[in-house]
This record gives sequence, structure tokens and C-alpha cells, in this order.
Amino acid sequence: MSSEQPPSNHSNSSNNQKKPRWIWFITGPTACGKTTVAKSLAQSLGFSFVEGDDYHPKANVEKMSHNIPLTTADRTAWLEALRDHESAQPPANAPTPHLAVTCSALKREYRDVLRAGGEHAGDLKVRFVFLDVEEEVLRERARARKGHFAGEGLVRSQMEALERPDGEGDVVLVDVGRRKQEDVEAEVERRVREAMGI
Ligand SMILES: Nc1ncnc2c1ncn2[C@@H]1O[C@H](COP(=O)(O)OP(=O)(O)OP(=O)(O)O)[C@@H](O)[C@H]1O
Ligand SMILES: O=C(O)[C@H](O)[C@@H](O)[C@H](O)[C@H](O)CO
Repeated sequence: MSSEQPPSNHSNSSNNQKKPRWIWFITGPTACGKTTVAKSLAQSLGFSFVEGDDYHPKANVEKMSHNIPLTTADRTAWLEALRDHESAQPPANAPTPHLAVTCSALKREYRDVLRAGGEHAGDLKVRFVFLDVEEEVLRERARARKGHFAGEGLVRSQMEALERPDGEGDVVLVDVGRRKQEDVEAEVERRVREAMGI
């Protein structure tokens, strides 16, 4: 567990020491609950919330809405746009400088793109939560969900693309299959607090 304390606001003036800024990517395949969990985490801990789907180019959304899986080339600019949040100023009125960002981050190489910002800045900590869930549950959630461009037809290809982050030390794995939403949210909050030492 880290002994560093996250800032309660953006100022580091009290002891002149640079306090870390944490960027939490909430990851996993379509309909696993990323948006639900990230919003709840942001609300509970005063993080700013970033919806990763908002940064897809139109062409990507068009493909996904027709159940056509994205390629790595399709995902590159999108991943870079999400990574850019790591170096952007946090909103001035946010209670903390930390972020909760949704991003499927299905493959190791995609997570490595997101890790890159943290490697060059000692005060930036890039971490992941992987929402672990079986395909059948994803199908059910995607089927029940209304008004979203990603439907049940995208689930299979997402599972095929997925490289699980087992053994990656900066990833917190949380089982989200057939568990109540509030239990999942509470576990994610607890695990994130534990990692941050707060
Ligand atoms: N623990 C849970 N139990 C049951 N349903 C859930 C749970 N978490 C989320 N859901 C529901 O599952 C659906 C998918 O959740 P959500 O939109 O948060 O997933 P997502 O991973 O962000 O999806 P996408 O990547 O496709 O945008 C939503 O309808 C949500 O209300
Ligand atoms: O990597 C991908 O194929 C995409 O990021 C998808 O995962 C979508 O963004 C999301 O799941 C649908 O809302």
C-alpha cells in the first residue's frame, strides 16, 4: 500500500512536496459496467469523470453500432486522446485533481499507451480497474440496455480481442458478474482507496 496521501485540493503548498495525481482507467469489454462504476467512484471520491466513449471518432461509433469490431488502427487516435487527459490540467473547480476515465483497454498494448504518460512524470500515477465478467452476463446487460450504440452483437468480438490483465501489477481486478451494482461500487471504492492510501 502506498504511504502517499492524495491532495484534498490542487494545492501542494502546505509542505512544498509534490503530491501525486492519480488517473484511474476503468476498463473491460462492452457493457461490463465501466460507466456505472466510474461515475460512482468519481462521485464518492471527488474525482473528475471522463467518458471514454465520447472521444471515439464518428467512424468508430458508426462501426460499433453496426457490430463491426474496431481494429487497433481504429483505436489508436482514441487511446491517445484519452492518454492526453493525463497531462491536461484538471478542472479548476474539481475537489481533487484525480480522474476516473472509462476505456475498454482490451489489449496489453492499449494499456501500455495509457501507461506511457505516467512513466515520464514522477507525480502522475496511472492505474487501472479491470471489471471481470463472463460473456453471458455481458450479453444480458447489453441486451437490456437502451439507447446505446453498442449492442449485444459487439460482445463476442470484444471477448475475442480481450487480453486479460492478469499479473499486471498496476491493475486492480474486480469480479462484477451477477453482483449487485452497489456491492461492485463499494468494492471498487475500497480497492482504490487502499491503493491510494486514503
Ligand atoms: N453490477 C451490475 N449489475 C447489473 N447491471 C449492471 C451492473 N453494472 C452495470 N449494469 C448495467 O449494465 C449496463 C452496462 O453498464 P455500463 O453502461 O456502465 O457499461 P460500460 O462498460 O460502460 O459499457 P460500454 O463500454 O459499452 O459503454 C447498464 O444498463 C447498467 O445499468
Ligand atoms: O475498444 C473498443 O472496441 C471500444 O472501446 C469499445 O469497447 C467501446 O468503446 C465500448 O465498449 C462500447 O461502448
